[in-house]
Amino acid sequence: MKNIRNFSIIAHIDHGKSTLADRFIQFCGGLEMREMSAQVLDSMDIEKERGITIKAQTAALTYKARDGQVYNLNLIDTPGHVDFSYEVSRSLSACEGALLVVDASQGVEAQTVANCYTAIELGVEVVPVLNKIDLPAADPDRIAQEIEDIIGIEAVDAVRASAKSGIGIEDILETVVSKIPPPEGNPDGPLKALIIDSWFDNYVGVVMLVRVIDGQLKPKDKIKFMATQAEHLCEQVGVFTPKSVQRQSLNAGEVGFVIAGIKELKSAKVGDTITLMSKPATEPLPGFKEVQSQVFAGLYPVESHDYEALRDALEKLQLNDASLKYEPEVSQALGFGFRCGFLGLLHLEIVQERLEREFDMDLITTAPTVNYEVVMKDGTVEVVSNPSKMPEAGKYEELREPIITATILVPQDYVGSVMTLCNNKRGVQRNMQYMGRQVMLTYDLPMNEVVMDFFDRLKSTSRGYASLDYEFKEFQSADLVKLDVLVNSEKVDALSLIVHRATSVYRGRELVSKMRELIPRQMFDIAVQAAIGGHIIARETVKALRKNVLAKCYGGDITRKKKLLEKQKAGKKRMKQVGNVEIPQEAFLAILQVGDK
Ligand SMILES: Nc1nc2c(ncn2[C@@H]2O[C@H](COP(=O)(O)OP(=O)(O)OP(=O)(O)O)[C@@H](O)[C@H]2O)c(=O)[nH]1
Repeated sequence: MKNIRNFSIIAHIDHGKSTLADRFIQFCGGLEMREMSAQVLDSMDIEKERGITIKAQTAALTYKARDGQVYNLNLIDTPGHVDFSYEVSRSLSACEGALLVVDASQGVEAQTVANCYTAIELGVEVVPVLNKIDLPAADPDRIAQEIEDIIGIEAVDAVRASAKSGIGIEDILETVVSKIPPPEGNPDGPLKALIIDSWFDNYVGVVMLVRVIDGQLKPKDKIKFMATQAEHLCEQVGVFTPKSVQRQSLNAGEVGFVIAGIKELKSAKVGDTITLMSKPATEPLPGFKEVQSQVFAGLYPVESHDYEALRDALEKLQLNDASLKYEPEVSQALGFGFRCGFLGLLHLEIVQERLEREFDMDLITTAPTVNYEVVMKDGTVEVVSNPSKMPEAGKYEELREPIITATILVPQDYVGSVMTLCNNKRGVQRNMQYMGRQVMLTYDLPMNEVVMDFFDRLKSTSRGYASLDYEFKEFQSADLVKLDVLVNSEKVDALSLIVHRATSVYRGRELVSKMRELIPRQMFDIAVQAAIGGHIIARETVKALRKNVLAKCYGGDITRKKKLLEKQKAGKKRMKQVGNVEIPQEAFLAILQVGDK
């Protein structure tokens, strides 16, 4: 065990984690040159395009160090986004060390700070690395100081590297060997293996990535999952180099995969502990948690006959994404669809995109919302995630909304505007700390304000410099009202929103005025109204269309005519007929474009 090093990389999105991981693989000869596709560790197509690591993956590397000894380095990849912080914490708890990779031209960001604190709490050795020193804007000395100021670990001697041009790669590996301690554990004790990640493979079923803490795991062992109590037969174990290579056993201190003929991802939950039936551990490893959906939205097929196809697609996606939740829902306006639960906004976007791209679905998505607790007159508490299902005012005693604690890291110059933004979003300041050139602001914010457009606003008011991390705090009583939208006097349930009373009238007005811009003119006047509890508070009219799109193509150019018709058809794709009015997707999300007062 003394020549094993288990480590992961903590880095903000785009600071170069994947590029660096690829360099390690290349340096340690895990893959032939021709097998190195652009970025090996991000395997999904969308990940490649967006450059975001969604699923943690790993590589077992063999490194001959300068001291002449051969080390087994297990690199555990972690997702870099706040939506996946639970997965990050599980990956980190499987490591003895973590490389903190910071872009030397950008500096430390809130997400990296949060993940570093998690690592430090878990007793993981954090080793700083300054990346991208090849960039002209790189200022490694200043960023090293910043790491010391903000995270409080020594960084003056941090390795200066460039993952892109291959500078400092061997130095980093040397630091991994010298600074990160080898794993500890009892090789002869009862098996305890932590599930770091799990995913569905079409050929072998569920694949689990595990870190063996104590004991040994071999094919043919009868295994038991301590949280779900499920029992299975271990079929295969092995490691990723990053190609999969079978092994005879996985031993204490090692990281590798386990295949046990499991058909459903639900039964192999991240954070669960695997033990042996014949010699079970008495206690599971700490830290297991059921992941909860934080953000909800309705997904509806544009064509109602695609409903079954959408259900199949969601089912298939869930095979590979246990954190995606969905249940059937009926909307008067949109027909049959699903209410889906997501870890966060990015997760929602990814799911939506995969449905459209991989399953070729045309979807209408309703504005994202959160869970509300409704305390009824008889004292019972109901959880409502769909605004149109909210009981009428007067039928309940109290409404509670989720509050998050947000940590924002921002350069001093933008503190004022970020504070104004937080106040507009009903934030309550909890702390403010100067850390070198940066300021760390802590705010309690209503989650429903954050899911709207908080992140985009934060980025624009700070010219992209502010970064955000958040976690759920509690449900809090709030003066909220339901805002309904009527199109030609008919209430469109899919457009209902929950808003704070203080901003409800303003938002109602702005919303209908935005919708007037977004709903295309049709052959008749369309009235768009906003109402609170039956009172109309705003009205706009989309004027009837007089012109025929073909009218201007007088004369004969048939190709031009076809093109126009086609354009019109394509534009129609993401529209939904509500009553006699066609409403485009953008109008369902119009609330996201409504600014603050
Ligand atoms: N100039 C320069 N660019 C780099 C360096 N390392 C990475 N990059 C570039 O920075 C961008 C982001 O790199 P990635 O490795 O994808 O970043 P990441 O941290 O893995 O990002 P996520 O997977 O989204 O978390 C890419 O365009 C890389 O080519 C470096 O040392 N120097």
